[in-house]
Amino acid sequence: MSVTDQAFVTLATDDVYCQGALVLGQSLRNHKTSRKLAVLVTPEVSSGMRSVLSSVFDEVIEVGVLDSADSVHLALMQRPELGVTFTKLHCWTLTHYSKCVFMDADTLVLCNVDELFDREEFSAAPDSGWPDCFNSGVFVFQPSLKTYNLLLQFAAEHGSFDGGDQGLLNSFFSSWATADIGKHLPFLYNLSSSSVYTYVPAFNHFGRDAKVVHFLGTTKPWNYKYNLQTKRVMQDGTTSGSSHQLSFLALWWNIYSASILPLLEKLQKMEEAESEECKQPVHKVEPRDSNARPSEPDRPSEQPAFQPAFQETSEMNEVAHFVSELSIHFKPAKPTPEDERRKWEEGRMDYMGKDAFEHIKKKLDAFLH
Ligand SMILES: O=c1ccn([C@@H]2O[C@H](COP(=O)(O)OP(=O)(O)O[C@H]3O[C@H](CO)[C@@H](O)[C@H](O)[C@H]3O)[C@@H](O)[C@H]2O)c(=O)[nH]1
Ligand SMILES: [Mn+2]
Repeated sequence: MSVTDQAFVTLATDDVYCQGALVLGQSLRNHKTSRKLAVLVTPEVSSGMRSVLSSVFDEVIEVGVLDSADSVHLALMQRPELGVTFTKLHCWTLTHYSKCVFMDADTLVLCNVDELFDREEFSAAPDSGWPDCFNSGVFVFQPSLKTYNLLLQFAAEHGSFDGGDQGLLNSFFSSWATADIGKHLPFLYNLSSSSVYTYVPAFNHFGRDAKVVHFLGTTKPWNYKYNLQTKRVMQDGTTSGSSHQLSFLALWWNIYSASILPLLEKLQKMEEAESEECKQPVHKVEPRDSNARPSEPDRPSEQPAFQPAFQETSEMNEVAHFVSELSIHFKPAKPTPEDERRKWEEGRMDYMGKDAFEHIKKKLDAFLH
């Protein structure tokens, strides 16, 4: 049975987070969801990546960037990059759906979770850091322009106590902690991979029933390296993790290498063929220097574009010369002419920068009058 007026929704504001969105979408497909899959993207997401997204998601929807620009509160979390998570609020505008489940791009489903649609707005699981707050990485909501506008108004008036969407949503849906236990999703629907080692006995006892893993925190699965032969995530000196955490990471990479990489390679071949015609530089997949020291995980840059790069191990297999180590590199790419054209045609405000709240308020006023 397919339910076409309900959807899982995620968000990616750049080509880096798209890698996570793709794995999440694929995990939902693998577990045969009967709901639609929608991804919100912002103008920065390249046209190549949009086409890859559209082979996994039913809908790729462009939205403008909403940024809290609240460096003071974000500094308390040591996550200056998360102001842009206000963009999540756009999910309430998807009124062609009657109900949705939002999932962060750094989550992964381990089984079919369609039963989440039995819940009402606003349902979410406790945050492992402050359990009287919900974590905003997985939540059930009902799209509504009225709610959307109220959220923008609330943001303009009160801001967010953590500078991100989670602080804002917790203040807005403030009765969550006490009003209705039916709106508390079990922690198993948003298992933060880091709490696995902070309460090991609980994980040993309940962990087998985990339904959604959330790679919350600064280091995301795409920042690791993966060994295709052993099917394990490679640890460098800076990486520590329990074996459970490592197996969740390996699962993410399994899906990435089996289902997402072929799509990216297809795109790359097409781009290369096109550039042969137009003689333009493109992203390349290249074997990396096998003697080079593994570097720090690359941080996304201003205009990131994906570059899956194969890295060969130093000990070559004598029988077959094959690629065994995989890591994702992001390097600044020149936007394609298509990207340029799109930005030009849109010619619209991106709600970024220090006047973010002013922009939000303007938008709100436009709606109200
Ligand atoms: O540059 C960015 C940053 C975030 N996102 C999206 O926003 C989500 C939230 O960001 P994430 O890096 O996953 O944050 P967390 O490490 O999970 O941190 C917490 O704090 C965030 C800010 O309040 C909340 O959005 C999260 O749900 C909460 O788990 C991501 O998954 C993406 O879908 C982007 O698309 N681009
Ligand atoms: Mn997250």
